[in-house]
Amino acid sequence: MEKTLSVNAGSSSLKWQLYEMPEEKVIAKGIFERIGLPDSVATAKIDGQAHVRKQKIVDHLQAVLLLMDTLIHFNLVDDFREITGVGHRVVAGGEFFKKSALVTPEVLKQIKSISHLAPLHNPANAAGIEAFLKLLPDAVSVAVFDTAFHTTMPEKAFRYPIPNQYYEKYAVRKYGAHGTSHMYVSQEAAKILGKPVEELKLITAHIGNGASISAIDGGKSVDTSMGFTPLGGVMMGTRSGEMDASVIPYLIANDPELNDAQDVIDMFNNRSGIKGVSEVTSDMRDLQDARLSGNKNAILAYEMFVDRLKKYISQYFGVLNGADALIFTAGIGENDEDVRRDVVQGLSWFGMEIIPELNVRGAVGDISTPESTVKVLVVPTDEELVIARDVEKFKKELKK
Ligand SMILES: Nc1ncnc2c1ncn2[C@@H]1O[C@H](COP(=O)(O)OP(=O)(O)O)[C@@H](O)[C@H]1O
Ligand SMILES: CC(=O)OP(=O)(O)O
Ligand SMILES: [Mg+2]
Repeated sequence: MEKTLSVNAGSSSLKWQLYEMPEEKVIAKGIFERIGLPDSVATAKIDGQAHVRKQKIVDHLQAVLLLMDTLIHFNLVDDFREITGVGHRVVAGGEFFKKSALVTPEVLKQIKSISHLAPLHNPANAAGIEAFLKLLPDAVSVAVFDTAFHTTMPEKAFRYPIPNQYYEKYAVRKYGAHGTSHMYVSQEAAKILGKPVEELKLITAHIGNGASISAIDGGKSVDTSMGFTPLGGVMMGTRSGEMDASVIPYLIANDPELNDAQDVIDMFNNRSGIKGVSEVTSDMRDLQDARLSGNKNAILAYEMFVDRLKKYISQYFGVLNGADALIFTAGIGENDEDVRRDVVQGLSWFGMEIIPELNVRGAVGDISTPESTVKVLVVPTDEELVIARDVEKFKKELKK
């Protein structure tokens, strides 16, 4: 039996799924969560049973090694050669990659060369690819880029209003991220709405540790909140989201611990967002506990988080000149009913209303009232499936 493995390294997690292809049957799946945080945890789901192990996971490379152990430990493979395809999520593809690519030494070099476009992700993605190349040298290895789906953005949306030379010489522009997720949930939403995606205007809110909002017109991304790197847009677990760049030289001049632009950017990427404001956690589950127990910083962090989501979603009503549906997905979007409620109530003017009884944890599908002129959907994302499908395409091509 041929097996395909999908590897999705996020900023705080590494998710994996082992498939029997082309049947798309999930043999096993798992997640290494809270990577780099004090209480990381590994979960594997096999034959409907969850195996949870609390253990220190310091970085993504360790997660890859643990994944290999898991495959052997649970007899998911007798021999690694049964895995004939491995697909890797790669966050930044820059201007090189408009679609998925077969991993070659050249492709790997290019992925590394654009690490500046996703400093929290591409190095981990490349490390994952390299680890599996060593372990499974004969498997078809495919890189699936977050940025690919956003290559349909019109120039007016992806360009920054700075002198043209910086785009022409250095490709400084908006690339976006989470593309496989925005694509997948928009297509699933069309099924739920019973209309072809080509006829729909959708706003997708991928809210995980990293978060981005997209405007999707007729199935194509026309705008998205992340920018040159995944630092742009809404507030996130550890990232500030959009900032006025003037803060950078001002802090360098005044704060003794911030010596150069890189120090400030590292602070925006790793010590900001929910973590920086709450001073408690970067994780929404912990933030909710702190907020509900009355922690003032946690309350403010939550309010700011919802505020930024509302602002970007409103923008995209403008970009699309109205929308048929708002779609929530990813760790927070799928699971956190408070965030969904507060965002939707705060945007009720746009014609959105949800049924409180349907807005529960684990809700899937349409949660809006019949009167709601903009539908509100919860659609679990499945980046791993999109990745496995792309691997399958390459496998077929290579067999021809
Ligand atoms: N049951 C839940 N309630 C609220 N938030 C949750 C829940 N489960 C996961 N999350 C949040 O989802 C976020 C992680 O989302 P995820 O999409 O897995 O992130 P990433 O892919 O960026 O690593 C964390 O903030 C986590 O707290
Ligand atoms: C691009 C990005 O932020 O990804 P993630 O949400 O998986 O960290
Ligand atoms: Mg993610």
